[in-house]
Amino acid sequence: MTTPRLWLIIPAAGAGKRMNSARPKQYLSLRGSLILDLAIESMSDCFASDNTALAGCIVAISVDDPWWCDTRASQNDRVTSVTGGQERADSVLAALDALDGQAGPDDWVLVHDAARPCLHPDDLNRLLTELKDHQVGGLLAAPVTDTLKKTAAGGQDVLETVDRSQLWRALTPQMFRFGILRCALKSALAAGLPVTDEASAVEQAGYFPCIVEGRPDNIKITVPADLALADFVLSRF
Ligand SMILES: Nc1ccn([C@@H]2O[C@H](COP(=O)(O)OP(=O)(O)OP(=O)(O)O)[C@@H](O)[C@H]2O)c(=O)n1
Ligand SMILES: C[C@](O)(CO)[C@H](O)COP(=O)(O)O
Repeated sequence: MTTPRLWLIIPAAGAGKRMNSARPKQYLSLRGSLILDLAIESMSDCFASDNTALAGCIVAISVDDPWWCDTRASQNDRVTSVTGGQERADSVLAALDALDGQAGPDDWVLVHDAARPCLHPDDLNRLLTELKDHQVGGLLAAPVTDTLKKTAAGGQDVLETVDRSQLWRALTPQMFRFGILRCALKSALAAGLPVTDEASAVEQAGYFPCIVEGRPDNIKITVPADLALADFVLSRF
């Protein structure tokens, strides 16, 4: 049996509307680097010269992206770009489709948000180690530690307190077998099902992704306040 190769997919085609910034958040600067570069370089162990498992890295960027050419990643010969889609899931599927004919069904695909520069190498290595023999794959996730309240849609009156004992916050990277992920994502999108992460498509296909506990500081840069938090987190790596 051939050794499964490893493909990285970086969804980076979002508009970053919630950041309300002059350019998409993945192209904002943090500690002197572009957030997209920090997110890709957080996976540097995968790019290590002795890591022969890495087959390639595909970054999904928007069709009118003028910033990609200014990134360090665009100068890396192991990184290629594809045009992303309307939603995150469309961008990930575009990258998967670009691997058609290159990736084998049992190859691993790691999907990591360009908006997550705070991935700690220990979490990446734990994900790779714990899932290396898994037949489907899984994701980094952090336990919910706050009390959770539920309101009516658009309302502010608390309807109930939600039991958090079995709840997790999904993070990235999410790591799945290429064949399973591509088929699951195509099916979910074709059915118009809500897919905000790779695991939800795989779940809808009837599989049970495996959770690997990750650090809660692997934050997704989403709103302006996240920038200072990410700067602090990275200062402590
Ligand atoms: N059509 C899209 C939408 C999002 N993403 C990427 O998916 C990641 C996580 O998505 P999110 O935080 O929702 O980013 P945006 O969609 O850009 O944010 P917003 O909803 O505030 O516009 C980001 O790296 C973003 O660039 C993508 O590749 N293609
Ligand atoms: C994939 C993800 O990072 C998991 O938490 C998250 O869902 C992506 O952000 P979005 O706002 O849902 O697109």
